[in-house]
Amino acid sequence: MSLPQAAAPAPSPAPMPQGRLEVRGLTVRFGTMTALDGVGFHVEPGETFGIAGPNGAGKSTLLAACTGHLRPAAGEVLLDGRLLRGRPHAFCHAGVARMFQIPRIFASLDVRENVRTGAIFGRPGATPAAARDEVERIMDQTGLAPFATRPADSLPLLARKKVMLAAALATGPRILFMDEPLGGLNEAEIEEFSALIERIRAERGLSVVLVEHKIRALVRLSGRIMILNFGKVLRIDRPAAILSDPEIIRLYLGKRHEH
Ligand SMILES: Nc1ncnc2c1ncn2[C@@H]1O[C@H](COP(=O)(O)OP(=O)(O)OP(=O)(O)O)[C@@H](O)[C@H]1O
Repeated sequence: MSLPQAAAPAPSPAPMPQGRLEVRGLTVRFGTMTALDGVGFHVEPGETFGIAGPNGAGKSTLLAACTGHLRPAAGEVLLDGRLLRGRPHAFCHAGVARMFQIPRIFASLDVRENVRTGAIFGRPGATPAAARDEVERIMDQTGLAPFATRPADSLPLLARKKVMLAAALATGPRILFMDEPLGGLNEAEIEEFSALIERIRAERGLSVVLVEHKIRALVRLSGRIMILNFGKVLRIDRPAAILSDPEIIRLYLGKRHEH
């Protein structure tokens, strides 16, 4: 006679994916001009999602609307199923960070203090010891530790970009929006900063949304690329498919962007 089987333990719920972005029907108007027109896409946890398109297509406007710097006329942005709304600090506390095109650092502060501002701004509930440890971890991760006490504005452009990246990471994001992070860098610096972005994404399991005119780097870094045109989604696809579409190359990437 077989013994009654013990009831199988109830399966524990699958862990919630972290850093999944969902953008639905996003529309932004400046007066009578529609800069974004019903834009929708999603970003998988840990994915680098590239955005390209001609000048004026709406790329920066999209980043501003996804990070709370612009209020859309319609549409919504969700992170891990939670609706994002309010001002930029509310987006930041919900796990959204943005790295700007032009270095925005506190010139009067040294490198470590700049990174610490991110931790203070982004994690108001963290204990001082936890915030300090995280700042030091990020300084190591970004290679800034040797420059910790240098005034931030005394550093060359690449190092200032690293300070900005480190300050953004110190806010504790699940998704990082980057607006042309490679702008102004030479070939060797593009290599170095691209590799750093990729390493940090992998190490932290971070989702990244990357607007970039340097198409070679964008293709190398991105899992998928969205082409925006006149405020609308033209195509979302794997880089290889985007690159093999002669119409996209001719019309939307163009000579000006082939760096
Ligand atoms: N604050 C604003 N007021 C009025 N119009 C704006 C404003 N910001 C952007 N625009 C307009 O919205 C459109 C989209 O601009 P946006 O800067 O988002 O494009 P972009 O794709 O980022 O361009 P670029 O590649 O040149 O940075 C453009 O026509 C631009 O002139």
